[in-house]
Amino acid sequence: MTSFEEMVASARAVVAERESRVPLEEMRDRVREADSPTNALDALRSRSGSVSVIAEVKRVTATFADLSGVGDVAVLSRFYAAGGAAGVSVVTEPVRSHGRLADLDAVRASIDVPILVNDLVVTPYQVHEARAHGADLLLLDARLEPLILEALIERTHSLGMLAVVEAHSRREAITAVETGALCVSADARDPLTGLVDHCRFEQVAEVLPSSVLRVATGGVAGPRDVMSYARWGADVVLVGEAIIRSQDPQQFVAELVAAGNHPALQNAMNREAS
Ligand SMILES: O=P(O)(O)OC[C@@H](O)[C@@H](O)c1c[nH]c2ccccc12
Repeated sequence: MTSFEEMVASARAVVAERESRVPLEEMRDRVREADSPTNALDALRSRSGSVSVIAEVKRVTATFADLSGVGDVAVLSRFYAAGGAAGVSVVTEPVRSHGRLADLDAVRASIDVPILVNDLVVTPYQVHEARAHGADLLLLDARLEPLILEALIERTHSLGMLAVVEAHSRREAITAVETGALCVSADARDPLTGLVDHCRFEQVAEVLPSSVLRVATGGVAGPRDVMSYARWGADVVLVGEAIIRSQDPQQFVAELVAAGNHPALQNAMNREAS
C-alpha cells in the first residue's frame, strides 16, 4: 500500500495543477458567490438514542477495487436522500479513487442534505475549493503535521463548514481534539493493511470529550453494524461500499437509517442515562 507521505505528495501535485487553472483569488470569489453551508453539527447531532447515516458515493472501494455498479452519482445521491441519509459523502480524489470535482457538482445540484467531501486535504486551497463547490463538511486527516492540521481546521470552520478529523488511533484522536476538532471520525480500516477492525472506533471514542461529534466509518456491512456502533456511542455512521453494491440503494439506506433509530437503542441508552 502507498504510504501517507506518498499520498500527501500526490495530493499536492493534483492540487497544484488545479490551482494553476483556477487561482486562489478566483476560488475565494467563488466561495463568496456560493450558497451558504448548512450547519452540519446541528444537522448530524443525534437526537438521544439515535444515530445518523451518511451515505457515500465513490467509484472505487477503500482498497481501490472497481465499483462499477456506482452508475450516475447524481441519481445515486437522490436515492440516498430519499432513503433518509442525513448526509452524503463524495470522493473527489482523481488519481487513486477516480473521483472528480464534477461528481461533487452533480451531487450538490441533486440534493439538499449536507455534503461531506472525502479527499486528502493538504492545502488551504482545497478548503476554499470544496466550499466553492458546495461542501458542508470536509474530511481532514489527523496524520498531518499538527500545525498544518490546526490551520486547516480553522480555515474549514471559518468558511462555515464542519471539519471531520479522521483518527486511526487514540494518539491521533487526542491530536485531533487538541488542534480544535469538533467532529472526529474513526476509520475501522487499518490505513496500511486495509483490514477492518470495528474495535478501532471504541479506542478512538474513549479519549473524546462528550461534546465532540463521533463518526464511525469503514467496512459497515449492514444494519447490525449500525446498531453496534450506536451502542458504542457513535453519533453518525458512514457507509459506502455496502450501499453501492446493494440491489436497491434507497431501500438499503432506509434499512440502515431504521437501524440507527431502532427503539431498542433508545431503551438501552435511556437505561444508561438513568
Ligand atoms: O466503503 P466503506 O467500507 O463503507 O468505507 C467508507 C469510508 O469509511 C471511507 O470512504 C472513509 C474513510 N474515512 C472517511 C472519513 C470520512 C468519509 C469517508 C471516509
